[in-house]
This record gives sequence, structure tokens and C-alpha cells, in this order.
Amino acid sequence: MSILEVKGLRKSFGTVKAVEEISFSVEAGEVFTIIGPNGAGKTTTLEMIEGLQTPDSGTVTIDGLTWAKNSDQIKYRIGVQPQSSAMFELLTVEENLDLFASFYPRSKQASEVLEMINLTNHRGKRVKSLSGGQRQRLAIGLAMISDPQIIFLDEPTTGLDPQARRNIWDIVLKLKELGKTTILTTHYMEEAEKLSDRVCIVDQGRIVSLDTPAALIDRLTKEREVRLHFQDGENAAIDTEEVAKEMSTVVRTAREGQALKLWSIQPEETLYGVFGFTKERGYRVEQVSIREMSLEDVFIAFTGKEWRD
Ligand SMILES: Nc1ncnc2c1ncn2[C@@H]1O[C@H](COP(=O)(O)OP(=O)(O)OP(=O)(O)O)[C@@H](O)[C@H]1O
Repeated sequence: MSILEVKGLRKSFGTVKAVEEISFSVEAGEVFTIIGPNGAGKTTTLEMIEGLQTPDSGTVTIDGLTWAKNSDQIKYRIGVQPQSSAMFELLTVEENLDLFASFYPRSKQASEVLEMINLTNHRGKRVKSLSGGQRQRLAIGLAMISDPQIIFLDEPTTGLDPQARRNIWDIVLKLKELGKTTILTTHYMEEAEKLSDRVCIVDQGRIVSLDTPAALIDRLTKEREVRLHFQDGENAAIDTEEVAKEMSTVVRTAREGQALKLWSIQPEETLYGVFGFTKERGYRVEQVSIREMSLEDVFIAFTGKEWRD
């Protein structure tokens, strides 16, 4: 049985449809990542699962339990990384952990969590004097103090420098080793690719794609992006795009000024065809390149939006 099942979730705020139709299930021990552009509905989805928002319709089942019937039992099974404003600034790292531990009948030892989040040496520091990365590690520590089965991390690495980000990745990997389930949202594609068992791409309140990072990339790896830059002005690119659109090997095209991008399932064939045409017309191509696909391309292909870091 899945540890988390989400079926037909919907939520509107006035006329804004934040979540239109979200359904997925997560197996125990998975790192499941939700990515999507600004305002896609990631936080609203997470908050409905966490019991912080009531869905307009749809169901959330956690370890076979529902918020309506078993809210107390669910609370002991999940850990939610608090916003940093929920921490006690004047208390030390360890005092914050002890205080959060006291909210639960059963919890981990603060020393064990300090070790996991690599803050043992800073246990006596007041929260207000922590760096951004240390603060985020403490937030994750607070989410895991009750030893929950599922941990929710909403953009835990946003705004952190690369090293601090990697320190958070280490914690997520340790949680996985312990058999915990992690539901993550992120703005960093590299992070989604490295950490996740499965990635769910959300756009405008709906899932546009859900699979393992490798499978998502694989779906597009048959395609390559062929870039051409013309010397003879925009018309050469416009004419070539028209011809390329009719080629059976070309999946999509995009043009900006003299630059033309073609997504092809057989780049060589496409180039033969393109060069046949440009030679006949006497158009000069000054740059040609063929690019491999990444998870970022998958995102753009499914949402039609450029990725922002
Ligand atoms: N409490 C609220 N009242 C009104 N509108 C809201 C509320 N919460 C979210 N929204 C709107 O719902 C949509 C989805 O928001 P949500 O925060 O879930 O997106 P997100 O994917 O988490 O975005 P981001 O990456 O910017 O955090 C947005 O248009 C947002 O403005």
C-alpha cells in the first residue's frame, strides 16, 4: 500500500484556481519531488496534504488514515519543516529541538537529530545568529524530531549557496537511508534530478508529467535540439523554419530573429534536409549545434515555460 495517496485535489481562492486536479501516490521510502513554475500550486498542494488547508474536493490518505477521521494519528506520522519564523530566535538550536520534542509523546533525542543535521557544534548557538543554511538544517531537524514516517520539505534550499544546498541534500539522502519518505518541492532542477526517485511536474494546478528523472529525460532523449544561426537576416530563418516544420523528423520549432531551433528525432536527417534547402536558396548558416536533453528541457517541453533558478 502507498504511504500517501492524493486523489482529485482541488482548491480555489476566490476566482484563482490554485489546484485544479492533482492525483498521485507515493510509496514508503521514496523521495518524491514536486516542481513547477511560480504559482503552479505546489505549496497549496503540500498544505492540503499536511492538513493546513482544506481541499474544495478530493482526498488525502496518509498511511491509510484521513484528516477528517484520524488527524491526531496523522500528526505523529508526518513532519513539516516550519517556516523559519516559527523558530524561537532567542533560544539555542538544542533548546528549539527540545521544545519541539516536548510537543510529542514520543520523539528522537536532540543529540541524534543534531548529528543528522550536522549542527552538533552549534547546538548552543541562538537561532538568531545562525547562517541561512544552518537555519534551514535546523528547520529540517525540527521536522524530524518526532521521528515521522513522512517529511515534507517546501523549498528547503531556496536562496542558499551551492555548498549549503549540498549540505541539505546530504540530509535528504540520510533520511532516505533511514527509510523515511520525503516530499520535496524545489526550484532547482539539478536537485530534483539528483535526489528524487520520482518527479512530478505541476503547472497551472495540474500534473503535466510524473515519472523517474531518468524516464522523463528518456522520453525526450530521442529528440535533440538543433540550433542554427543564419547570416542573411531573419527571412532566411523564417523560410527555413517553414520548410523544417514540414519535415517528418522535426517535432517542434522555435525562432528568434536569425536563430532557429529545431527539435528533431533524427538530427542528421534534419540537417541534410535543412542544408539542401539553404544551399538551394543560397542562405548562409554561420553556426550549427546539436544539444543533449536535460530535466530542464523536459520541464520546458511540458510546461512551455523557461526554467528559473
Ligand atoms: N491564501 C491564498 N489566497 C489567495 N490566493 C492564493 C492563496 N494561496 C495561494 N494563492 C494563489 O494560488 C496559486 C497557487 O499558489 P501556490 O503558492 O500554491 O503556488 P506555488 O507553486 O507554491 O508557487 P511558488 O513557487 O511561487 O511558491 C497562485 O496563483 C497564488 O497566488
